[in-house]
Amino acid sequence: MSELQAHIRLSVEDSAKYAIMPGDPGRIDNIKTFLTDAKEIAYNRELRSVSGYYKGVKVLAVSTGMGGASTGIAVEELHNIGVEYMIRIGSCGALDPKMKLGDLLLVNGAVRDEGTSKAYIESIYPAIPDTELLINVIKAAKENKVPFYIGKARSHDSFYTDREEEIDKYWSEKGIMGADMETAALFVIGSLRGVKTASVLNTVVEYNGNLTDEINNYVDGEVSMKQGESNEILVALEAFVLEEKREKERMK
Ligand SMILES: O=P(O)(O)O[C@H]1O[C@H](CO)[C@@H](O)[C@H]1O
Ligand SMILES: O=c1cc[nH]c(=O)[nH]1
Repeated sequence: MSELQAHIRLSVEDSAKYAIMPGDPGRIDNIKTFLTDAKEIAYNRELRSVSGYYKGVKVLAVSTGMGGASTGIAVEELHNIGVEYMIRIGSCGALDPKMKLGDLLLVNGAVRDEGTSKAYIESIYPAIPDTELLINVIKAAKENKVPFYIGKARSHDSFYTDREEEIDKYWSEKGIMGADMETAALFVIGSLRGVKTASVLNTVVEYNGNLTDEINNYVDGEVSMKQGESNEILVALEAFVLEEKREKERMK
């Protein structure tokens, strides 16, 4: 589809094979520091887009905003312009007491406790990343010696119901490691559209930490969380480079 997409405001001419996708448009500033020839190409609503190169590989950085619904729109429109690989680089609340601020969660499956993915397909359909892309993400995390865990996340739609503590305790006891809002929609819509997806989450609230205080600290630039953010960007970009290498090997 060559037309201008209605929300991301990009068309095929702007496209790249790879997209790195934070929730927060502000996080694009940090991504830009990793790129050469970075160009702001669109900014509509919460969807800010930059194109650039990492180690010679063209990438788009596109923010999704908060929640499955706006993420779903971004995934669909990026797919329409030809993006084939999408890695979310988000923030999460820890549901596992081991996870410390700035630790990464490399998500190998998500609980679909949100509405967007259910609008597409029934809840028994799995929310899982692309296996090869997850392998690249894990390899990149190991090679770059960043602190990480591999595990499941719960994607949710609410932040401030009266039952948040109880809900977190329930999923924590079931072995779910982190909570975010977008991963399940990304995995499910990506799978249905044939897009290869992964999700890397930076811990910004520890289990039993104070949600409001810790997210405020992240926004104010607390060091370990900012380091986690830089680590997740590096891991995602390195995973794309590994994918390019794998593809070249396959073509030989
Ligand atoms: O920091 P991002 O990537 O937006 O991710 C997390 O932060 C937001 C809530 O504070 C939600 O979007 C949640 O998924
Ligand atoms: O519980 C939490 C904490 C941070 N971010 C989320 O999306 N959920």
